Amino acid sequence: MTPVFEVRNLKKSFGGLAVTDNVSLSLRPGDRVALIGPNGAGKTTFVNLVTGNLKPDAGEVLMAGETLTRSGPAERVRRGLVRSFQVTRLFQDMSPAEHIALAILQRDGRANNMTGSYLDRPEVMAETNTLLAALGLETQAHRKVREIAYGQQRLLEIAMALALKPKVLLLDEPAAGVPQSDTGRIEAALAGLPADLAVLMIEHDMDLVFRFARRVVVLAAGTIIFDGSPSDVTHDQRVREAYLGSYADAGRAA
Ligand SMILES: Nc1ncnc2c1ncn2[C@@H]1O[C@H](COP(=O)(O)OP(=O)(O)OP(=O)(O)O)[C@@H](O)[C@H]1O
Repeated sequence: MTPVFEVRNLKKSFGGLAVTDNVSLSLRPGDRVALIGPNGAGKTTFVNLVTGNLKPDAGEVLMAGETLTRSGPAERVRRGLVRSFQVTRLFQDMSPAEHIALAILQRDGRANNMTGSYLDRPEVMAETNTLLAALGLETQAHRKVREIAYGQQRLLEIAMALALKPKVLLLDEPAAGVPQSDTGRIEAALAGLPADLAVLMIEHDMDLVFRFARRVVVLAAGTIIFDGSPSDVTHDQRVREAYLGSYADAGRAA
């Protein structure tokens, strides 16, 4: 079966430093993969290469076997390769419902020729409500973003990404900055993602990684040093040396 998403031999250097050093990775529908690695390992650079925000020096990015290497970020989103939005890009005075409706209209290429409120469109509103309910945001639907909790803003990022109907979802530290009391909501949202969606999550919170991921990829100094099951990752000598030693030694993982 052709992977839904693949990178082949991706390379990127800044100055003399190889930040992405011949990285190859593929995802199949339904995959739940965590990408982990120490600070400075090159995770953010890798995501930017995948989304088209950075150009690689060499290598390929493919969706369903077709290259996207020379496509810009918008074309990649249109093809189903979606990165979750960032809280910093939300509009503070708009509501969650308005954000999601706008994402739906953008997906359908209708965002630029709207008159009146997009919430007046029954079919858009129905889809918006379904997404809000899926993420447990229905009671917050019409409040201003500035008035809702940070954890709920992060759930809104995921809802907006889902509104774009992704085939592959890149989640950049979905629980970062969320108080412990609210991480359960993020976990529930992740558990409820569509079964056939391929998900690649970057996350530092190892408890979340081990609960979410069925496969773990470890990046260190721009290279993949491990790609395998969560139960094996903590026993891998190179991973222990590079990153996980204290966590594994504490016996918290499988
Ligand atoms: N635009 C750039 N110009 C020069 N060096 C860069 C640039 N972007 C990243 N780097 C360097 O590349 C290396 C990897 O950075 P990157 O942000 O991709 O790592 P990361 O794994 O996401 O780290 P963190 O977990 O701390 O966010 C770092 O040494 C960083 O200083």
